Amino acid sequence: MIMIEEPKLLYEKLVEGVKKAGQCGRPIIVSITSKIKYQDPILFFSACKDEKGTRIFWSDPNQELTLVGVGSELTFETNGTDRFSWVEKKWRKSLQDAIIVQDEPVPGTGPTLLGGFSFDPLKEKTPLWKSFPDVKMNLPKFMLTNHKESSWLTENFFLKATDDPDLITEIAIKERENLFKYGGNASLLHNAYIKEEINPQSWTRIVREATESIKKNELKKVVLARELRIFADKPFSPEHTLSRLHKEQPLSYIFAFESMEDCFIGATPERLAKREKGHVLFTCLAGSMKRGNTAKEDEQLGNDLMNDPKNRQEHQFVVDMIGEVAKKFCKDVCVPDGPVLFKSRHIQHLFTPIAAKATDKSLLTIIEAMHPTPALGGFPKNAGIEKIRQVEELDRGWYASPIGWIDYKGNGEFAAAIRSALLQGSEASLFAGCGIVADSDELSEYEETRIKFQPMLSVLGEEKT
Ligand SMILES: C=C(O[C@@H]1C=C(C(=O)O)C=C[C@H]1O)C(=O)O
Ligand SMILES: [Mg+2]
Repeated sequence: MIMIEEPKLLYEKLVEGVKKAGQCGRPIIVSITSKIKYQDPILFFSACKDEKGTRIFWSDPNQELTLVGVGSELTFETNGTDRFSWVEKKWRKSLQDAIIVQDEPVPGTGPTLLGGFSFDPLKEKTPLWKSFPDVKMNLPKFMLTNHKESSWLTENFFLKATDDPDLITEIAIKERENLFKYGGNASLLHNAYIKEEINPQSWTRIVREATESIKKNELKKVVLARELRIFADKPFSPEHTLSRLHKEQPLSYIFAFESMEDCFIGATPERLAKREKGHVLFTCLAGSMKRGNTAKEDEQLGNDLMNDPKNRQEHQFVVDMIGEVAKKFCKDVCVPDGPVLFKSRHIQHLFTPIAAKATDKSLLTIIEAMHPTPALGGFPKNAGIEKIRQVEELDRGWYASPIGWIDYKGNGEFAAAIRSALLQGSEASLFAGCGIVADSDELSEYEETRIKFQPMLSVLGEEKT
């Protein structure tokens, strides 16, 4: 057993919460955070099998911060275009009069929402993403926060005036006991799958047509994606996939969002924005090249990428747009003169970090203004979204969209959900896209998407031949 706060304190706070809910005439959040012995986050995720369908996993590069949410005490979900401000208003309102107990104000502890958004609320929806609305942000029942080597457990209650503190205390104590019952390792069995590329020929044709529109100056850049569907011999395991991603993609954000029967999972290198204690960090990531087989070849390919005008142009649209958002919503914005290389196991990218100081503008306001950046949508923004809506033959759902978390103090981080897969039992859809500019060649872009599928294909199992 791990030490969590005294049942007496829990009971007192629940009594206080129920009373306050009565006074305010609406439900009240009570949130209690305790420091606990270090817990392995993937084991914790696996142990909470009973909460399958509500589990959320998030870790940042190098696993400085990991959040695992289980159960849902309060969920904000809706369809429609004003979802960012909608969720922000709901969250602020729910936090009014909240009773929050914590000793250390560590970012990502206390009441925290985890979740994400769809790419384009106006694109026609298909059954593929039926479990993922245009926004779904969840206040988990329990949340494990790991910050470097330390762990905290946050317990959330959304209390009504009619709730019974005795009963809720009793249930909470029982639930806690079950939380850390680790039953062996996640399944280590590999899946074998066959893969089906969805409309590859029409994708290359659409890319070629897009370059023609760009040459006619209808727009300057558009990111076009395609889908792979894979069929396996047994159901995919989110916990197994997470532990493989953790080993193979340590420099990426590793995420899993379960919703009903499905799980959207991946390892993205692309931060959108992070807000922590008055600082805001942005990442511009666009422009891609395969990795070399030897150190020398890899260095040569990296140099080629750094000096390639087409990739530099793809990248610059992103730096210009994110730089503008940063200047509009933050202060003391610092944009480096040029990009550096970001290398992961299968691919290398051009990378420009932007740092700024926060103003009173919230993280969600910033994310709304950014989405979609020219790394995921296009440039100009609206022309890019329109083009994708018209020509892309897939339902992006949450692919290439903001996913992440915000705590009650306004700290938080969102990344772009690329290098990802939607697991549906023993089937999965994978997505990959490329920034198309005037000089794009459709076969090279096709090859680029092939490489971008590798991080997920390699952790989901082996291809049956
Ligand atoms: C859209 C994706 O990746 C984006 C497109 C890139 C490019 O075209 O060079 C590079 C990184 C990402 O911003 C994807 O991986 O699906
Ligand atoms: Mg590219």
